[in-house]
Amino acid sequence: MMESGSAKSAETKRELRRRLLALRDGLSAAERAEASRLACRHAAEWIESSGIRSVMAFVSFRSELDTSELLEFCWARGLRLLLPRADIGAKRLALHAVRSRDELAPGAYGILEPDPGRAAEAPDEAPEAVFVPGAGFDRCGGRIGYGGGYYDRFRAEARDAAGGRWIGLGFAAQLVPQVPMEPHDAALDGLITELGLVWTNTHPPEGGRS
Ligand SMILES: Nc1nc2c(c(=O)[nH]1)N(C=O)[C@@H](CNc1ccc(C(=O)N[C@@H](CCC(=O)O)C(=O)O)cc1)CN2
Ligand SMILES: Nc1ncnc2c1ncn2[C@@H]1O[C@H](COP(=O)(O)OP(=O)(O)OP(=O)(O)O)[C@@H](O)[C@H]1O
Repeated sequence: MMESGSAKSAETKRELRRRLLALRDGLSAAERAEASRLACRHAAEWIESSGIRSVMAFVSFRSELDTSELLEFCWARGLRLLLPRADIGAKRLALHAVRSRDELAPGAYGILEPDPGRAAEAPDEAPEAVFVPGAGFDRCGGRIGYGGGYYDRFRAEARDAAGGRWIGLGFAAQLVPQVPMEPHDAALDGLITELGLVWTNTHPPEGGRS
């Protein structure tokens, strides 16, 4: 399906997603493990230095950056850790406060998710930091995911504290010059890779979000 007659040489969002997922799958397990450790360390350092007490993160699947060390850091420091459960029918995320790995169980898409019998849902809670997965990112807050629109919908519900930061978490290899953004796509405030944290400047956190 052609998305636009004016950009026939431009890669469509779907092609970009496919290419970036293949690229991520092509990183070796050792490369991914090492980069994941480094990125989680950068994330932990930022959390510590900013005094943040409540964090929304994700449990990795497929070849995503492995967040295990970030989750362990949150639990070890007694931070409030919120993890999403995907409602496939509504394409929405529900947040649950998770206190240990024992409170996870295989859920939507085979992803480890909060077990609703053990981890209480936190329907009105606004995390101070939201770590976001993705297939690809750019330096201006652009992000492309699996195409479900889960995170865009979630952000449109404004489930973040005033000034809460939305930070992509991925490999440096997932950085592209520009992710094509549509009106519903929410820009990220920052991006953490194995190389460190970079803030994006197109959408300052106190400014308006589209
Ligand atoms: N770790 C993690 N958890 C997450 C996300 C994520 O990206 N990473 N999500 C972020 O949103 C949500 C899950 N989103 C997903 C959306 C689609 C598919 C999926 O398998 N899609 C099919 C293609 C379907 C189609 O053809 O349109 C596939 O890839 O085979 C998987 C997860 C919620 N939890
Ligand atoms: N706030 C919203 N309200 C309703 N529909 C939305 C909203 N945001 C996105 N969508 C729809 O979701 C679909 C997928 O969006 P998009 O391709 O941006 O997903 P993605 O960011 O790659 O996926 P994900 O967030 O699940 O990783 C689109 O069809 C879009 O119209």
